[in-house]
Amino acid sequence: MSRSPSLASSLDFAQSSGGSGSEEEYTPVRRKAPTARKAPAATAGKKGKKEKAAAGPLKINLSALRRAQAVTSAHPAEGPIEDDEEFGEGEFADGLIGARGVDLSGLELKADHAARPLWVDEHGNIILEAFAAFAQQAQEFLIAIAEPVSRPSLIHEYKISKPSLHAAMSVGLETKDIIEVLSRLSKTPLPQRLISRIEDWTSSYGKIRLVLKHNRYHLESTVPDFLRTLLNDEVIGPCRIVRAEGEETGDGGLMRGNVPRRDFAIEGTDEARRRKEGEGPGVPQRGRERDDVIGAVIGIEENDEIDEDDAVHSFEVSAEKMEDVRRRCKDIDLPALEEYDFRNDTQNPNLDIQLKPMTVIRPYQETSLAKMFGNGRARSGIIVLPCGAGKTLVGITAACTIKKSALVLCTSAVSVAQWKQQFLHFSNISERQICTFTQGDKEVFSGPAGVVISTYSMIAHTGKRAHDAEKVMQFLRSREWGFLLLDEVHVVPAEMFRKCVNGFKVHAKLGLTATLVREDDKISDLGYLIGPKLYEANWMDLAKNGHIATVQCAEVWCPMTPEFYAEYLRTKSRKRILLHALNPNKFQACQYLIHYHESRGDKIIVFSDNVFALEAYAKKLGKSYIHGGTPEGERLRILSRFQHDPQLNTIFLSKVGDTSIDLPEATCLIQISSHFGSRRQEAQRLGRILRAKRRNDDGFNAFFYSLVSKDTQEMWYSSKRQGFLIDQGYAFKVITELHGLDQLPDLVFPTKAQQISLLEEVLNASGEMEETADHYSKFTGGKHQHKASKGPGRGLGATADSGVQPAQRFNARLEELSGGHNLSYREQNKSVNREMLREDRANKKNGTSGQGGSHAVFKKRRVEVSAAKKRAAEGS
Ligand SMILES: Nc1ncnc2c1ncn2[C@@H]1O[C@H](COP(=O)(O)OP(=O)(O)OP(=O)(O)O)[C@@H](O)[C@H]1O
Repeated sequence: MSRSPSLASSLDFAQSSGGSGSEEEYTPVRRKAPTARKAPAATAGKKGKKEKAAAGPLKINLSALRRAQAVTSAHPAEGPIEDDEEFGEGEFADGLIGARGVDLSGLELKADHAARPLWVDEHGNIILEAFAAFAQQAQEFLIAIAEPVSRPSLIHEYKISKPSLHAAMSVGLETKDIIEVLSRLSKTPLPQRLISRIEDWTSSYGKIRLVLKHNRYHLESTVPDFLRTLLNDEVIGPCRIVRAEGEETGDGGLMRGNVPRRDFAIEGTDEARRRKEGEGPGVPQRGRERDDVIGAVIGIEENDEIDEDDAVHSFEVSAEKMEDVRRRCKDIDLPALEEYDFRNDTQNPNLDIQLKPMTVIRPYQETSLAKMFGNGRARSGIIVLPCGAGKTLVGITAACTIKKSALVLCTSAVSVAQWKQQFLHFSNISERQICTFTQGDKEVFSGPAGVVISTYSMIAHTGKRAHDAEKVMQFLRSREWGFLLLDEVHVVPAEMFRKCVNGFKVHAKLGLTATLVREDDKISDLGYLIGPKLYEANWMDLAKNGHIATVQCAEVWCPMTPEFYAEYLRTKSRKRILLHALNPNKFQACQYLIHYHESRGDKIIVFSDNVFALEAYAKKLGKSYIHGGTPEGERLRILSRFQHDPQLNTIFLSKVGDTSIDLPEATCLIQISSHFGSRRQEAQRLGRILRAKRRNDDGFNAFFYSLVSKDTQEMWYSSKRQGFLIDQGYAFKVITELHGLDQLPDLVFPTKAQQISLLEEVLNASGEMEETADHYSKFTGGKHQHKASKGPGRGLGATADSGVQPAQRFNARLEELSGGHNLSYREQNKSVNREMLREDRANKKNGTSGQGGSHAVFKKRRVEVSAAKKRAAEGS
């Protein structure tokens, strides 16, 4: 059957009324008469550049547009924003017509182009006019077939790639649907090259399935030629297992034929509730009507009819070689589909688990799950939802839908405890059916089926295990798991992740994340280790609907004081980090913002990666603080007071609070020092206020401030860090002046002498103080931290079995660490660490080390600073 006609008929552009009026406000092209003609070539908002651009190809560079949007929007509450301070007209226009832009030259415009929302080039770059007619439907379609690159308010950028097309196929789209819908939505005829690519990239998808039957993996296909190709392949061929006659088991009816229609309801939906109440199926699920236009194509109800005649051919492959098989299948363009027909699995015992009647999943949670269960089976893949949007409940609902034994892996013992608590809260699972496997708890469930929650590091541990831990591991390895749930898939070191995914016999895998960015280049590995991205929510849509808080983001530029800046320019070592973190002007800005927001009734979290700075700020401003070395009791006491005590409205947190901290009371974040340019960390920190309890109050806004010392490396890292959030549609305002700061009572460091005294402290700080939180707590609170980390509910973040490795020093360029080059994670490299240690020792021997302030340059600098301080004191 074909799904296209319904879509085709519903997208009648010729009769549509055209784009909204706002289209003219963003005018990426200069339009002439609405007849077919060459695509226009100018986009710039400024006169001269427009003309210049008209001569050449149209290349739209959205990052410049985003930055321009970010700096030109006003922020009346906190201070003036200097329009165009960084982006003069020239730069703005240059950015739009940039080298990396989308080349639309030479394309004919359709006569009714104004009514169509997309620009598509031959490389698969797509620009969506988010204000145009059909933009909403186009968005839903694009999210299924392409990668969202950037989604600010007016123009969105997507990119079609091989994995994105495979993901589209995995949710039931067909090649001709993709081409036809894309063509209908595009303002220009689709370039032939792109059509060929789409045909080429999708031609072999879904032809091969990887199926787990009776604890054995099989590659299956209805086309014998494909299986022959695999058998003859140099990598896959040797992975085949041939068993003696009679040894082969039947397949229990799994994975036969084509895809059946979905005749069940996802737990927690209205449909499921109606079925349970005996009203029976047939009532449209939420969103079905909404999908009328494009949903028929990307939706879940129109799957192929079952063709029982399709004979399935298969051969068994070694379970130990699964990763090689998966990777090779991907490399030779025969990606192996992994789907689990859980309802027909009679081999694995059912788990009696369902959502409690009071649990209602939200529309976007339902949509994401529909992508997973759309054809009645569980597709393996990744669901991307913003921080605080309720990924936990999505995972729990998936487990309740599959109703087989489930293994849940998360990053820390704290998360393990939270997952267990949420399972018990949202579902009817009993205590004896759910257990945790951490350093502190080594339980297994009783009964034939259950849920086990553990950490990646517990599972991936390769050293000798204690007897009881080994017993649990044997239990986990010996059985088939219906469902493997992988939390925070983007953070786990790749090798650890591999061990976890490959070490178990699993039918369906679901990865959950908020930020599909990693600091290594292993992001594409997730595609074959878990499966394609099934769904990615739009942060702004969720904020608009009140599911996450609306956040005002601002970067506050704090000029360095002359003394700090002079020192900063002289210093080449990591001491620079302390200098820009403890810049007295930043100190004062922080004090001002705390004062301002506390008086508004906000609850504030101040983040600092550098623990020396964290302690210095918190002590000076008289606030409570938590870092890796804070004892558990103290931590819980502070957090509880923050939640309930109106006298405690501000806490300082080191990076141990980036994740696994659920404080819905928090409404304001101030970041004073951060880990280079990590986009992921920035998003996770923002996530702490996205769940603000007051998010649905009338006119409520949460606030996110990044304090940046002006003209230092912080500015570069700050803009790097914002990349991910800007791509999600957040605009960062730049605040260069905080009105009334100088009238603040008890302003810290008001005199030059006090500022110089602070500078002296900074210069006297030992080398360890320059390190970020984990490093620092290793030196100062490390032992403490390990002691405090026994059992669930321990320290906030890096714990003995947290999966978040204790940080170590390693060698890399800062831009790589920062998330530049699209990286946001790098694995530890022991040999580099050793090399650095040797370097350190050699430096010490030669007297060239800056560590411990023993270097001659520092001694000299301190003498100078003392003299300056003396002069200032005499002067005052
Ligand atoms: N459908 C729902 N009904 C009621 N509460 C919900 C629902 N979905 C999520 N929540 C609540 O929203 C809060 C945030 O959910 P959760 O902790 O799962 O977010 P998350 O996406 O995992 O965030 P992070 O990535 O920051 O860990 C929790 O308190 C959770 O109970």
